[in-house]
Amino acid sequence: MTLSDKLPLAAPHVLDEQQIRRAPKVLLHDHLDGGLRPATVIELAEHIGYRNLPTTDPAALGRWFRDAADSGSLERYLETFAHTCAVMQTPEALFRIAAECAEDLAADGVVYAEVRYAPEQHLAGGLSLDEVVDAVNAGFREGERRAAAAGHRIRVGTLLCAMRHADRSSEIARLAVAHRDRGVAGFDIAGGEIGNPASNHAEAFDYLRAQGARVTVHAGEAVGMESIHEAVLRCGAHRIGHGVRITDDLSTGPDGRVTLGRLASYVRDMRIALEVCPTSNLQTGAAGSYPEHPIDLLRRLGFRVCLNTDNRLVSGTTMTQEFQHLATTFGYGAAELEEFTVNAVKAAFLPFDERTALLNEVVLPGYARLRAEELGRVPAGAGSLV
Ligand SMILES: O=c1[nH]cnc2c1ncn2[C@H]1C[C@H](O)[C@@H](CO)O1
Ligand SMILES: [Zn+2]
Repeated sequence: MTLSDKLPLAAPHVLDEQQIRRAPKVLLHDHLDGGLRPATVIELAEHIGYRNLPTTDPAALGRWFRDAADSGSLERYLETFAHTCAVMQTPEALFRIAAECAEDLAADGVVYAEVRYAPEQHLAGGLSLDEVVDAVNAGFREGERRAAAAGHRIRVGTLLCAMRHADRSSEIARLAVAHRDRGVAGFDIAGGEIGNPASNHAEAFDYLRAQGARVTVHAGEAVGMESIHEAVLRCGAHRIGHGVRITDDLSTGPDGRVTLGRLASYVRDMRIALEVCPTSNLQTGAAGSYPEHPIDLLRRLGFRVCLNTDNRLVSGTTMTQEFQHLATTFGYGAAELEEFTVNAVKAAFLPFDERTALLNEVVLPGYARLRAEELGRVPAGAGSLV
Protein backbone atom coordinates (compact mmCIF):
# COMPACT_ATOMS: atom_id res chain seq x y z
CA MET A 1 0.00 0.00 0.00
CA THR A 2 1.38 3.39 -0.92
CA LEU A 3 1.13 6.52 1.19
CA SER A 4 -1.44 8.03 -1.12
CA ASP A 5 -3.68 4.98 -0.78
CA LYS A 6 -3.87 5.58 3.00
CA LEU A 7 -4.92 9.19 2.66
CA PRO A 8 -8.64 9.89 2.86
CA LEU A 9 -9.92 10.53 -0.63
CA ALA A 10 -11.05 14.04 -1.39
CA ALA A 11 -14.58 14.36 -2.75
CA PRO A 12 -14.47 14.53 -6.54
CA HIS A 13 -14.63 18.09 -7.72
CA VAL A 14 -16.33 19.37 -10.82
CA LEU A 15 -13.96 19.42 -13.77
CA ASP A 16 -13.20 22.91 -14.96
CA GLU A 17 -13.05 24.00 -18.57
CA GLN A 18 -9.27 23.71 -18.80
CA GLN A 19 -9.29 20.18 -17.47
CA ILE A 20 -11.94 19.12 -19.98
CA ARG A 21 -10.06 20.83 -22.79
CA ARG A 22 -6.78 19.11 -21.91
CA ALA A 23 -8.38 15.64 -21.72
CA PRO A 24 -7.74 13.59 -24.89
CA LYS A 25 -10.98 13.53 -26.86
CA VAL A 26 -12.06 11.62 -29.95
CA LEU A 27 -14.50 13.23 -32.38
CA LEU A 28 -16.26 11.11 -35.01
CA HIS A 29 -18.99 13.47 -36.23
CA ASP A 30 -17.87 16.94 -37.30
CA HIS A 31 -18.66 18.60 -40.66
CA LEU A 32 -15.84 20.48 -42.38
CA ASP A 33 -18.33 22.91 -43.96
CA GLY A 34 -20.08 23.43 -40.62
CA GLY A 35 -16.97 24.33 -38.64
CA LEU A 36 -15.14 27.20 -40.36
CA ARG A 37 -13.71 30.08 -38.36
CA PRO A 38 -16.05 33.07 -38.84
CA ALA A 39 -13.08 35.30 -39.76
CA THR A 40 -12.04 32.82 -42.45
CA VAL A 41 -15.54 32.82 -43.98
CA ILE A 42 -15.39 36.62 -44.15
CA GLU A 43 -11.86 36.77 -45.62
CA LEU A 44 -12.59 34.13 -48.25
CA ALA A 45 -15.90 35.81 -49.18
CA GLU A 46 -14.09 39.11 -49.61
CA HIS A 47 -11.41 37.42 -51.72
CA ILE A 48 -13.91 35.88 -54.19
CA GLY A 49 -16.44 38.72 -54.12
CA TYR A 50 -19.21 36.74 -52.41
CA ARG A 51 -21.59 39.43 -51.18
CA ASN A 52 -24.38 37.44 -49.52
CA LEU A 53 -22.97 37.12 -46.01
CA PRO A 54 -25.37 38.57 -43.44
CA THR A 55 -22.52 40.50 -41.73
CA THR A 56 -18.76 40.99 -42.05
CA ASP A 57 -18.09 41.17 -38.33
CA PRO A 58 -16.62 37.82 -37.17
CA ALA A 59 -18.30 37.73 -33.75
CA ALA A 60 -21.65 38.78 -35.23
CA LEU A 61 -21.30 36.19 -38.01
CA GLY A 62 -20.66 33.44 -35.46
CA ARG A 63 -23.80 34.50 -33.58
CA TRP A 64 -25.77 34.73 -36.82
CA PHE A 65 -25.01 31.11 -37.77
CA ARG A 66 -25.97 29.79 -34.35
CA ASP A 67 -29.19 31.81 -34.22
CA ALA A 68 -30.23 31.12 -37.82
CA ALA A 69 -29.68 27.40 -37.22
CA ASP A 70 -31.66 27.52 -33.99
CA SER A 71 -34.94 26.99 -35.84
CA GLY A 72 -36.27 23.67 -34.60
CA SER A 73 -36.04 22.31 -38.15
CA LEU A 74 -33.25 20.34 -39.83
CA GLU A 75 -34.10 21.84 -43.22
CA ARG A 76 -33.69 25.40 -41.91
CA TYR A 77 -30.49 24.39 -40.09
CA LEU A 78 -29.09 23.12 -43.39
CA GLU A 79 -29.89 26.37 -45.25
CA THR A 80 -27.04 28.13 -43.43
CA PHE A 81 -24.49 25.94 -45.22
CA ALA A 82 -25.04 27.87 -48.46
CA HIS A 83 -22.72 30.57 -47.05
CA THR A 84 -19.92 28.22 -46.02
CA CYS A 85 -20.03 26.13 -49.20
CA ALA A 86 -19.94 29.34 -51.27
CA VAL A 87 -16.42 30.08 -50.01
CA MET A 88 -15.17 26.45 -50.33
CA GLN A 89 -14.74 26.19 -54.10
CA THR A 90 -10.97 26.42 -54.66
CA PRO A 91 -8.09 24.14 -53.62
CA GLU A 92 -6.55 27.02 -51.62
CA ALA A 93 -9.76 27.62 -49.65
CA LEU A 94 -10.29 23.90 -48.97
CA PHE A 95 -6.65 23.50 -47.89
CA ARG A 96 -6.86 26.46 -45.53
CA ILE A 97 -10.18 25.40 -44.01
CA ALA A 98 -8.99 21.83 -43.41
CA ALA A 99 -5.69 23.02 -41.89
CA GLU A 100 -7.51 25.41 -39.55
CA CYS A 101 -10.00 22.70 -38.65
CA ALA A 102 -7.17 20.39 -37.51
CA GLU A 103 -5.53 23.23 -35.55
CA ASP A 104 -8.79 24.20 -33.82
CA LEU A 105 -9.67 20.63 -32.90
CA ALA A 106 -6.16 20.00 -31.58
CA ALA A 107 -6.27 23.16 -29.46
CA ASP A 108 -9.54 21.82 -28.01
CA GLY A 109 -7.79 18.58 -26.97
CA VAL A 110 -9.09 16.37 -29.78
CA VAL A 111 -6.47 13.70 -30.51
CA TYR A 112 -8.29 11.83 -33.25
CA ALA A 113 -11.05 13.12 -35.53
CA GLU A 114 -13.03 11.96 -38.51
CA VAL A 115 -14.19 15.10 -40.30
CA ARG A 116 -16.85 14.83 -43.01
CA TYR A 117 -17.91 16.88 -46.00
CA ALA A 118 -19.71 16.38 -49.32
CA PRO A 119 -17.21 16.62 -52.22
CA GLU A 120 -20.07 17.23 -54.68
CA GLN A 121 -20.75 20.58 -52.97
CA HIS A 122 -17.29 21.93 -53.87
CA LEU A 123 -17.30 21.66 -57.66
CA ALA A 124 -18.69 25.12 -58.57
CA GLY A 125 -15.17 26.51 -59.14
CA GLY A 126 -14.32 23.79 -61.66
CA LEU A 127 -12.58 21.26 -59.37
CA SER A 128 -13.00 17.54 -59.95
CA LEU A 129 -14.13 15.28 -57.10
CA ASP A 130 -10.58 13.89 -56.81
CA GLU A 131 -9.09 17.40 -56.65
CA VAL A 132 -11.48 18.32 -53.83
CA VAL A 133 -10.44 15.26 -51.83
CA ASP A 134 -6.73 15.88 -52.48
CA ALA A 135 -6.96 19.55 -51.39
CA VAL A 136 -8.80 18.68 -48.17
CA ASN A 137 -6.39 15.86 -47.33
CA ALA A 138 -3.38 18.10 -47.94
CA GLY A 139 -4.93 20.72 -45.65
CA PHE A 140 -5.39 18.19 -42.88
CA ARG A 141 -1.77 17.02 -43.15
CA GLU A 142 -0.66 20.66 -42.87
CA GLY A 143 -2.97 21.22 -39.89
CA GLU A 144 -1.57 18.14 -38.16
CA ARG A 145 1.96 19.52 -38.66
CA ARG A 146 1.03 22.97 -37.33
CA ALA A 147 -0.71 21.41 -34.33
CA ALA A 148 2.35 19.27 -33.58
CA ALA A 149 4.55 22.39 -33.75
CA ALA A 150 2.22 24.01 -31.20
CA GLY A 151 2.59 20.96 -28.91
CA HIS A 152 -0.71 19.21 -29.75
CA ARG A 153 -0.96 15.70 -31.11
CA ILE A 154 -3.84 15.12 -33.52
CA ARG A 155 -4.63 12.80 -36.38
CA VAL A 156 -7.51 13.54 -38.77
CA GLY A 157 -9.24 11.22 -41.20
CA THR A 158 -12.14 12.18 -43.45
CA LEU A 159 -15.56 10.79 -44.28
CA LEU A 160 -17.03 11.55 -47.70
CA CYS A 161 -20.72 12.43 -47.60
CA ALA A 162 -23.24 11.86 -50.33
CA MET A 163 -26.36 14.03 -50.05
CA ARG A 164 -29.74 12.35 -49.53
CA HIS A 165 -31.61 14.64 -51.94
CA ALA A 166 -29.01 14.35 -54.73
CA ASP A 167 -28.12 11.55 -57.13
CA ARG A 168 -24.35 11.23 -56.86
CA SER A 169 -24.12 8.66 -54.06
CA SER A 170 -22.66 5.90 -56.24
CA GLU A 171 -19.94 8.26 -57.49
CA ILE A 172 -19.15 9.36 -53.94
CA ALA A 173 -19.07 5.76 -52.74
CA ARG A 174 -16.52 4.97 -55.47
CA LEU A 175 -14.54 8.08 -54.54
CA ALA A 176 -14.42 7.01 -50.89
CA VAL A 177 -13.18 3.54 -51.81
CA ALA A 178 -10.62 4.90 -54.28
CA HIS A 179 -9.13 7.17 -51.58
CA ARG A 180 -9.56 4.86 -48.60
CA ASP A 181 -5.90 4.29 -47.87
CA ARG A 182 -5.10 7.93 -48.56
CA GLY A 183 -6.86 9.98 -45.91
CA VAL A 184 -10.47 8.83 -46.36
CA ALA A 185 -11.79 6.66 -43.53
CA GLY A 186 -15.32 6.03 -44.75
CA PHE A 187 -18.63 7.11 -46.26
CA ASP A 188 -21.65 8.98 -44.89
CA ILE A 189 -24.96 10.22 -46.21
CA ALA A 190 -26.22 13.59 -44.98
CA GLY A 191 -28.84 16.22 -45.79
CA GLY A 192 -32.60 16.51 -45.26
CA GLU A 193 -33.95 13.23 -43.91
CA ILE A 194 -37.68 13.82 -44.45
CA GLY A 195 -38.77 12.57 -47.88
CA ASN A 196 -35.25 11.43 -48.81
CA PRO A 197 -34.86 7.83 -47.62
CA ALA A 198 -31.36 6.41 -47.59
CA SER A 199 -32.72 3.37 -49.44
CA ASN A 200 -32.92 5.58 -52.56
CA HIS A 201 -29.14 5.11 -52.55
CA ALA A 202 -29.18 1.32 -52.32
CA GLU A 203 -26.73 0.94 -55.20
CA ALA A 204 -24.10 2.98 -53.38
CA PHE A 205 -24.54 1.05 -50.15
CA ASP A 206 -24.43 -2.31 -51.95
CA TYR A 207 -21.16 -1.27 -53.57
CA LEU A 208 -19.70 -0.12 -50.24
CA ARG A 209 -20.68 -3.39 -48.58
CA ALA A 210 -19.12 -5.40 -51.40
CA GLN A 211 -15.90 -3.39 -51.00
CA GLY A 212 -15.79 -3.79 -47.20
CA ALA A 213 -15.88 -0.01 -46.77
CA ARG A 214 -16.78 1.69 -43.48
CA VAL A 215 -20.16 3.37 -43.44
CA THR A 216 -22.03 5.76 -41.19
CA VAL A 217 -25.47 7.17 -41.97
CA HIS A 218 -27.19 10.28 -40.63
CA ALA A 219 -30.46 8.80 -39.37
CA GLY A 220 -32.95 9.08 -36.55
CA GLU A 221 -32.59 12.84 -36.38
CA ALA A 222 -35.66 14.27 -38.18
CA VAL A 223 -37.25 10.86 -38.90
CA GLY A 224 -37.73 8.04 -36.41
CA MET A 225 -37.26 4.31 -36.29
CA GLU A 226 -37.90 3.56 -39.94
CA SER A 227 -34.91 5.69 -40.89
CA ILE A 228 -32.62 3.94 -38.39
CA HIS A 229 -33.99 0.55 -39.45
CA GLU A 230 -33.13 1.30 -43.05
CA ALA A 231 -29.69 2.71 -42.19
CA VAL A 232 -28.67 -0.35 -40.22
CA LEU A 233 -30.42 -3.21 -42.01
CA ARG A 234 -30.61 -1.97 -45.60
CA CYS A 235 -27.60 0.32 -45.85
CA GLY A 236 -25.27 -1.66 -43.58
CA ALA A 237 -24.31 1.32 -41.39
CA HIS A 238 -21.58 0.56 -38.84
CA ARG A 239 -22.45 3.77 -36.97
CA ILE A 240 -25.44 6.10 -36.92
CA GLY A 241 -25.12 9.89 -37.12
CA HIS A 242 -27.32 11.13 -34.27
CA GLY A 243 -29.64 8.10 -33.97
CA VAL A 244 -31.35 9.68 -30.97
CA ARG A 245 -34.80 8.68 -32.24
CA ILE A 246 -33.90 5.10 -31.31
CA THR A 247 -35.76 6.12 -28.14
CA ASP A 248 -38.98 5.54 -30.17
CA ASP A 249 -38.18 1.85 -29.75
CA LEU A 250 -37.88 1.99 -25.96
CA SER A 251 -40.81 1.54 -23.61
CA THR A 252 -40.95 2.27 -19.91
CA GLY A 253 -43.04 0.04 -17.63
CA PRO A 254 -44.97 1.19 -14.55
CA ASP A 255 -41.96 0.23 -12.38
CA GLY A 256 -39.69 2.51 -14.44
CA ARG A 257 -37.93 -0.37 -16.17
CA VAL A 258 -37.00 0.35 -19.76
CA THR A 259 -37.58 -2.38 -22.36
CA LEU A 260 -35.83 -2.37 -25.73
CA GLY A 261 -37.70 -3.22 -28.93
CA ARG A 262 -36.13 -5.39 -31.60
CA LEU A 263 -34.39 -2.53 -33.46
CA ALA A 264 -33.01 -0.91 -30.32
CA SER A 265 -31.77 -4.33 -29.17
CA TYR A 266 -30.08 -4.89 -32.51
CA VAL A 267 -28.32 -1.53 -32.35
CA ARG A 268 -27.16 -2.16 -28.79
CA ASP A 269 -26.26 -5.84 -29.31
CA MET A 270 -24.26 -5.17 -32.48
CA ARG A 271 -22.46 -2.26 -30.77
CA ILE A 272 -23.52 0.15 -33.51
CA ALA A 273 -22.26 3.49 -32.26
CA LEU A 274 -24.59 6.44 -31.92
CA GLU A 275 -22.74 9.64 -32.85
CA VAL A 276 -24.68 11.95 -30.55
CA CYS A 277 -24.51 15.73 -31.00
CA PRO A 278 -26.60 17.32 -28.22
CA THR A 279 -26.44 21.02 -29.14
CA SER A 280 -27.21 20.36 -32.81
CA ASN A 281 -30.18 18.22 -31.71
CA LEU A 282 -31.58 21.11 -29.69
CA GLN A 283 -31.31 23.41 -32.72
CA THR A 284 -32.98 21.03 -35.18
CA GLY A 285 -35.70 19.98 -32.76
CA ALA A 286 -34.43 16.38 -32.38
CA ALA A 287 -34.39 17.03 -28.60
CA GLY A 288 -36.14 19.64 -26.47
CA SER A 289 -33.49 20.65 -23.94
CA TYR A 290 -30.26 19.34 -22.42
CA PRO A 291 -32.08 17.73 -19.45
CA GLU A 292 -34.56 16.08 -21.84
CA HIS A 293 -31.82 14.88 -24.19
CA PRO A 294 -31.74 11.04 -24.32
CA ILE A 295 -27.93 10.78 -24.26
CA ASP A 296 -27.87 9.94 -20.57
CA LEU A 297 -30.61 7.31 -20.85
CA LEU A 298 -28.92 5.70 -23.84
CA ARG A 299 -25.57 5.69 -22.05
CA ARG A 300 -27.05 4.09 -18.95
CA LEU A 301 -28.79 1.46 -21.08
CA GLY A 302 -25.41 0.47 -22.46
CA PHE A 303 -25.64 1.78 -26.03
CA ARG A 304 -22.28 2.61 -27.57
CA VAL A 305 -22.75 6.38 -27.33
CA CYS A 306 -20.09 8.90 -28.24
CA LEU A 307 -20.19 12.67 -27.96
CA ASN A 308 -19.77 14.97 -30.96
CA THR A 309 -20.03 18.55 -32.18
CA ASP A 310 -21.76 18.09 -35.59
CA ASN A 311 -21.05 21.67 -36.73
CA ARG A 312 -18.83 23.85 -34.57
CA LEU A 313 -19.66 27.10 -36.38
CA VAL A 314 -23.33 26.45 -37.11
CA SER A 315 -24.04 25.07 -33.64
CA GLY A 316 -21.65 27.49 -31.90
CA THR A 317 -19.91 24.70 -30.02
CA THR A 318 -16.73 22.74 -29.32
CA MET A 319 -16.06 19.30 -27.84
CA THR A 320 -15.19 20.96 -24.55
CA GLN A 321 -18.47 22.89 -24.52
CA GLU A 322 -20.52 19.82 -25.43
CA PHE A 323 -19.08 17.99 -22.47
CA GLN A 324 -19.54 21.00 -20.19
CA HIS A 325 -23.25 21.06 -21.02
CA LEU A 326 -23.52 17.40 -20.01
CA ALA A 327 -21.42 17.90 -16.88
CA THR A 328 -23.76 20.70 -15.78
CA THR A 329 -26.94 18.84 -16.74
CA PHE A 330 -26.16 15.29 -15.64
CA GLY A 331 -23.31 15.78 -13.16
CA TYR A 332 -20.81 14.03 -15.40
CA GLY A 333 -17.12 13.89 -14.50
CA ALA A 334 -13.97 12.22 -15.75
CA ALA A 335 -15.52 8.73 -15.76
CA GLU A 336 -18.26 9.69 -18.23
CA LEU A 337 -15.94 11.71 -20.46
CA GLU A 338 -13.65 8.69 -20.54
CA GLU A 339 -16.58 6.39 -21.35
CA PHE A 340 -17.64 8.51 -24.34
CA THR A 341 -14.04 8.69 -25.53
CA VAL A 342 -13.39 4.96 -25.23
CA ASN A 343 -16.66 4.32 -27.10
CA ALA A 344 -15.50 6.67 -29.85
CA VAL A 345 -12.12 4.92 -30.12
CA LYS A 346 -13.87 1.56 -30.42
CA ALA A 347 -16.16 2.91 -33.15
CA ALA A 348 -13.46 4.80 -35.07
CA PHE A 349 -12.92 3.77 -38.69
CA LEU A 350 -9.27 2.98 -37.97
CA PRO A 351 -7.50 -0.37 -38.26
CA PHE A 352 -7.69 -2.39 -35.02
CA ASP A 353 -3.99 -2.04 -34.18
CA GLU A 354 -4.22 1.74 -34.52
CA ARG A 355 -7.34 1.90 -32.34
CA THR A 356 -5.54 -0.18 -29.73
CA ALA A 357 -2.52 2.11 -29.79
CA LEU A 358 -4.70 5.23 -29.54
CA LEU A 359 -6.50 3.73 -26.57
CA ASN A 360 -3.46 2.46 -24.68
CA GLU A 361 -0.94 5.15 -25.49
CA VAL A 362 -3.09 8.29 -25.47
CA VAL A 363 -6.62 7.91 -24.15
CA LEU A 364 -6.26 5.66 -21.09
CA PRO A 365 -3.17 7.44 -19.67
CA GLY A 366 -4.91 10.80 -20.20
CA TYR A 367 -7.96 9.73 -18.24
CA ALA A 368 -5.98 8.03 -15.49
CA ARG A 369 -4.42 11.43 -14.93
CA LEU A 370 -7.73 13.29 -15.18
CA ARG A 371 -9.36 10.99 -12.64
CA ALA A 372 -6.44 11.54 -10.26
CA GLU A 373 -6.84 15.28 -10.74
CA GLU A 374 -10.55 14.99 -10.10
CA LEU A 375 -9.83 13.27 -6.80
CA GLY A 376 -7.41 16.02 -5.89
CA ARG A 377 -4.38 13.71 -5.92
CA VAL A 378 -2.54 15.58 -8.63
CA PRO A 379 -2.49 19.35 -9.09
CA ALA A 380 -4.64 20.32 -12.05
CA GLY A 381 -2.58 20.83 -15.19
CA ALA A 382 0.53 19.02 -13.88
CA GLY A 383 1.94 17.29 -16.96
CA SER A 384 0.18 17.01 -20.25
CA LEU A 385 -2.92 14.94 -20.79
CA VAL A 386 -2.50 14.83 -24.53
O1 LIG B 1 -27.09 17.15 -38.65
C1 LIG B 1 -27.07 17.06 -39.88
N1 LIG B 1 -27.97 16.27 -40.49
C2 LIG B 1 -27.99 16.11 -41.84
N2 LIG B 1 -27.13 16.73 -42.65
C3 LIG B 1 -26.24 17.57 -42.07
C4 LIG B 1 -26.16 17.76 -40.70
N3 LIG B 1 -25.17 18.65 -40.45
C5 LIG B 1 -24.64 18.99 -41.63
N4 LIG B 1 -25.30 18.35 -42.61
C6 LIG B 1 -25.09 18.46 -44.06
C7 LIG B 1 -24.82 19.90 -44.49
C8 LIG B 1 -23.46 19.84 -45.11
O2 LIG B 1 -23.37 20.68 -46.25
C9 LIG B 1 -23.31 18.38 -45.49
C10 LIG B 1 -21.90 17.89 -45.70
O3 LIG B 1 -21.06 18.19 -44.65
O4 LIG B 1 -23.95 17.71 -44.42
ZN1 LIG C 1 -24.07 15.76 -39.04
